[in-house]
Amino acid sequence: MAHGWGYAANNGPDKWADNFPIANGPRQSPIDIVPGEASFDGGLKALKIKYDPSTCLEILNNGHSFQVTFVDDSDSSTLTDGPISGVYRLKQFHFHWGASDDRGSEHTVAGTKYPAELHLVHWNTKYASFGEAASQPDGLAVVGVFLKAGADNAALQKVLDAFNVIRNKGKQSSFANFDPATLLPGCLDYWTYDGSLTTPPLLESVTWIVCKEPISVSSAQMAKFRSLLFSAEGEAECCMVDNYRPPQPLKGRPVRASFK
Ligand SMILES: CCOC(=O)CCc1ccc(S(N)(=O)=O)cc1
Ligand SMILES: [Zn+2]
Repeated sequence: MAHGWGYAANNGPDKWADNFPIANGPRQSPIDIVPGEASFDGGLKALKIKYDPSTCLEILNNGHSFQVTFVDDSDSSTLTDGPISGVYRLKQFHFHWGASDDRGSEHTVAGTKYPAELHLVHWNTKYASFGEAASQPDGLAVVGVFLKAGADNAALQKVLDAFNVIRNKGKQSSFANFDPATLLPGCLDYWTYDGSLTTPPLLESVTWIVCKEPISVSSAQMAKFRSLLFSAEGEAECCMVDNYRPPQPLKGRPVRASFK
């Protein structure tokens, strides 16, 4: 039986093209961001982020990462301005991380890898749903935030404190009144480029907005990330680590900076 995609040697990023040929497409993500090759664009607006904590719904282990999902049936939690047009609704956020602090982020900055990367996933309300938007070239906007080893992050700790009930694949729990804006860096300078989902189905529908400034994460908090499992209850335990796709070819795409 065909095994599902994952991050192991037999089903990891190097194998995804077998079932998802778009893996070799023209606008794949992540990429290595080279600041000296990014073009400052004075026309780029500041990000406008408006999140309502009451839209926070649940936290779940989906077997690839964990994600916090939001009620997205109104414009309560939105991303506007920045490099996008129109209103994009927050659907979920999740992370990617490494087995050790020397790797884990998906985007890299002049080759530098961070221990983890946060993705805040939004969909364009010109389409009827996330699913429809995900198949459109302007359908999604993902804000990426790097996590840098350092001080304990109190906002992040509120998320990590929910991990004990979602240790295994398929576990979920209610998770209410969390404000994802507390996970954002103080400065919202960003790089932006046209890309894709970084996991299957790898759809080329994402406007990537990668923040220049990282947020902090302590070593104890990174250990908590690594306490999750890819495996379901009753299966051989497999630690959820190194759930990141490496940088993909830029293929001539421009990377713009909102800052000088
Ligand atoms: C149409 C169904 O598609 C999905 O469910 C995609 C979910 C999905 C959302 C975001 C990302 S990421 N790492 O690029 O931010 C990957 C996959
Ligand atoms: Zn992601």
